[in-house]
Amino acid sequence: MGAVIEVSELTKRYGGKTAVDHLSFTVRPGQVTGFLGPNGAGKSTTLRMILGLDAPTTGAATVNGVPFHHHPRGLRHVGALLDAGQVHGGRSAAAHLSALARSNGIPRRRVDEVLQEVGLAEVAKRRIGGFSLGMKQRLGIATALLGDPPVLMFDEPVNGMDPEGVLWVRRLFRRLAAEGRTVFLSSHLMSEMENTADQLVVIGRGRLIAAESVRDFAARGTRSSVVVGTPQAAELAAVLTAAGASVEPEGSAGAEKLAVTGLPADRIGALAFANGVRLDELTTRTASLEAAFMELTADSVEYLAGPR
Ligand SMILES: Nc1ncnc2c1ncn2[C@@H]1O[C@H](COP(=O)(O)OP(=O)(O)OP(=O)(O)O)[C@@H](O)[C@H]1O
Repeated sequence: MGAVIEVSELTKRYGGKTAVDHLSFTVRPGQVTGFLGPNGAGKSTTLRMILGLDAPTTGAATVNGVPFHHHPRGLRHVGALLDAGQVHGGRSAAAHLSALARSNGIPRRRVDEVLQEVGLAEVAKRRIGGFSLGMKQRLGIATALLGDPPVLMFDEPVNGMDPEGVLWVRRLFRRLAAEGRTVFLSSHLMSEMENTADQLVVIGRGRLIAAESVRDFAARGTRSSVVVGTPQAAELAAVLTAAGASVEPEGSAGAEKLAVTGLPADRIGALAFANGVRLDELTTRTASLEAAFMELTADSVEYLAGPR
């Protein structure tokens, strides 16, 4: 039921600023694909171009081979949540969705179904202006689901949601993908994708950094290290350094440990044994997804905290 989103050499310049820079990737059905990048990386701009809300400077974006604005009755093809705050505050949730259903040729019963689905049925008659950000996000998700579309795109969907909301939305995305839809979610937080996405598209400063499975992405982190506990720390450090590893002391006085990079645990164990060094601990610490993300995007973070 899903459709492929294809972005090809997409570029967007605002004056002298290149927001999106020759970006190419594919988003496939039946999976949740996370769109990750630090703030200002160009995620929203890319989503807007896929939806035909911004024109690319060069390049193209298509949904099922066709530019989005060529799709009649848009909401039935692609459901999107871009900016939850952008709805008319004076209307009720039900009125807002009913108007959209009418203009997209969607049956009225879908309004009640989606309000139920996102947990807003009780407040359907209340003015949107009084909604919390989390409730507005739920309304945005209801809007995206209204046309029962094969393709769904969400820009930072969990912003402002409480932990229960975050869990709910994760389950929803997984279910939508399991139904065969194409689900594309943006976030600047790796932690949000870790439990939700199957595939990742990672960008920094408008350029592609990685497009691969979550598992492959995690394996890229070069910061895997081995933690070694030993009463002969200085001796072992010398042996490991001589064998080409980098060694950093860790732990507290009396319980010193070494964090070793550049040698696997079995080599460290063998070297310790051969040199008569007693080991109390030998633990491989694999780089987390977060670490891989920070490492790979470090050069492309636009706004760094503190002095540069
Ligand atoms: N209309 C615009 N005019 C000028 N510059 C813009 C415009 N829209 C976006 N930009 C710039 O393009 C870059 C990419 O912005 P974009 O909002 O797409 O990033 P993002 O990855 O979605 O970031 P965030 O996570 O902060 O929303 C930023 O440097 C931004 O300042």
